Amino acid sequence: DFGSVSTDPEKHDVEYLTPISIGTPPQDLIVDFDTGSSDLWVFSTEMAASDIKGQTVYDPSNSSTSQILQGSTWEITYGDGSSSSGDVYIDTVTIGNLTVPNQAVEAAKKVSSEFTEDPNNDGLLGLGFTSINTVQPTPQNTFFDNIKESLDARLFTADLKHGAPGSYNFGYIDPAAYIGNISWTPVDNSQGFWGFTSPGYAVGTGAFRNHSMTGIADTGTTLLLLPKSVVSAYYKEIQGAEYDSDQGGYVFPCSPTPPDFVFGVNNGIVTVPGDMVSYAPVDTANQNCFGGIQRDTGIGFSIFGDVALKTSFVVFDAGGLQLGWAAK
Ligand SMILES: N#Cc1c(N)n[nH]c1N1CCCC1
Repeated sequence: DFGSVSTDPEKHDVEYLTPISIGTPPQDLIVDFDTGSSDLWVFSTEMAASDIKGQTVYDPSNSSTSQILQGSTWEITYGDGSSSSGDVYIDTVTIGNLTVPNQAVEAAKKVSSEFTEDPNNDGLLGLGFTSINTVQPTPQNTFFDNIKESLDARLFTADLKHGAPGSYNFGYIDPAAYIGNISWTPVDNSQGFWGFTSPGYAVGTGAFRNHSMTGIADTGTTLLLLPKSVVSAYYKEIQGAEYDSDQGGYVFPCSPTPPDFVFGVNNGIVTVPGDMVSYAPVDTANQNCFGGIQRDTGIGFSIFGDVALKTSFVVFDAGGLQLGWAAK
């Protein structure tokens, strides 16, 4: 078995939103597929009306196949401080043409303002490892963990694009989706993430610098967050770039286009084109841009978020416990 679903970027590629269906008859919601977390939670009819501003909500009482998971609750806080919590139903969930009949669907009772203020996002679908699922007393499987035995290959691929629809494929590697070879690197899932270590980096056409960067491949984080020393080495090459504490990161003149950023994956490389490093203008005159590469200070590891992922075709291989990166 295998499947595919389209994923669309919000403005500035801040997040990628993907359609799923829950229940009988199917309730269609649009959620954020997040390889950096492992809960499938959705806005629901159990929330206060004041916390819902435009989102589509899951109504378990309108699904003939929903069953409450008695006594179970969940609560999650993300690295950016956003959070949500609620109770749990078992119901049928379909992504593309793939269906899990007994998927744990975490219905929100509360969400923080970041989620309320994001009208197009109806929830999250975690694609991290089940070990960090927050359901108590018994953690629940992710959609991928529930479906992976029935897939032709125990993997999914992320093909995120800059300002254009991309796709998540389950169970197969589409040879038409990438060019050249896939660079494979082993995954450390001991913290529940798709963790790996990049051997180093280069700035523009400069020499490759050996510098281990241990981090996670995280579709739920917008930017590429790297060690302070690597980030300052990169911005040193941009005339007028500076760390702006008001903006909370490096800012630089939107033109000329900044240099490419290259990072290693095993014996291959991934190139973030300079025009993808300019994340978004910080002023109405569009003179200065906020950088897509920023420090990973305080996190404890680097985060290869959408700025890194959208340059590549990325294979999340649970069978081989490895990540594959290819150009496209
Ligand atoms: N912060 C953060 C974060 C992350 N590292 N992965 N996914 C995240 N979020 C998903 C929804 C809000 C934040």
